[in-house]
Amino acid sequence: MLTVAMPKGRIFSEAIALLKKAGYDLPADLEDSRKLMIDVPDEQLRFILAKPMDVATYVEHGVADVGIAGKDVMLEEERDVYEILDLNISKCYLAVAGLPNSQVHDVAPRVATKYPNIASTYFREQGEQVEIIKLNGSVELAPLIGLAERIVDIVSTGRTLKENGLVELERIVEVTSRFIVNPVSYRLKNKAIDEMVERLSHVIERKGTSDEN
Ligand SMILES: Nc1ncnc2c1ncn2[C@@H]1O[C@H](COP(=O)(O)OP(=O)(O)OP(=O)(O)O)[C@@H](O)[C@H]1O
Ligand SMILES: O=P(O)(O)OC[C@H]1O[C@H](OP(=O)(O)OP(=O)(O)O)[C@H](O)[C@@H]1O
Repeated sequence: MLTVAMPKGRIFSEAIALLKKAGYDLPADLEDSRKLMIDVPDEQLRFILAKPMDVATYVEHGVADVGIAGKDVMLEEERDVYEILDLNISKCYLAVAGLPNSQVHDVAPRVATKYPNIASTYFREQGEQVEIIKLNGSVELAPLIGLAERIVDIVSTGRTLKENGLVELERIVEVTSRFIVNPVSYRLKNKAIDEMVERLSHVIERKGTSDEN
C-alpha cells in the first residue's frame, strides 16, 4: 500500500486527472468528498488530503510515502524529501509586484508575502535590504492599503495583479507541481514507487505532443 499526500485546492483536480490518465482507477466522487483519508484498495493506494503548504511535511515525516507539491512549497519549506518528477501541472510563477511608478525611498522597503523564505533569499541575493511581512493570502491587498511597498506572490493569468492596479516588477522563478518521495519509503517501497513514477512520466511525456492534441 502506498500513501499519497495530495494537495487540496486548485492542484487537486489536475493531479487526480493525471493519475487517472496514468491508468489508476480512482473513485468518481473523490473530488466531491469531505473525507481527508481515502483508501482505494483495488489500486493499493491511500490518499491523504492536506493543505498544499503541508504536503511536504507529511512526506518528510514518512506518514505519506509520496506526494504532490508545488515548486513554490518545495522552495519555501526546504523539506528533506526527494523531488523525483516535474508533473508540469498547475503552472504559474513567483514574482515581485507593486504599484506602478512607486518610488521606494525607504532603507528597507516592506515586502508582503506568503513566502517569507523565498522572498528573503531573493532580496538577499539581489543585495537589497527589505523588511518581510508574512501574510496568509490576499497579498495583493498590502500595497493598496499601505502595509507594504512590494509583494512577492504567485502570478498565473495576471488577473489579480491587473484588477488591483499592480504591476509585475521582477520574475523570481517558474512554478509547477512536483512528485515528491520520502527517502526511506523510496528504499522500502521502491517497486511500487518506481511504477507510479514510470506511469506518470509516460503521461507527462505525451502531454503537449502533436499526436496528443
Ligand atoms: N493562480 C494559480 N494558478 C496556478 N497554480 C497556482 C495558483 N496559485 C497557486 N498555485 C499553485 O497551487 C498551490 C496552492 O494551491 P491553492 O491556492 O489551492 O492553495 P492555498 O493558497 O494554500 O489555498 P488556501 O490557503 O486558500 O486553501 C501553490 O502551492 C501553487 O503551486
Ligand atoms: O494571476 P492570477 O491568475 O490572478 O492568479 C494569482 C493569484 O492566485 C493566488 O491566489 P489565491 O486564489 O490562491 O488566493 P490567496 O492569495 O488569497 O490564497 C495567488 O496568490 C494570486 O493572488
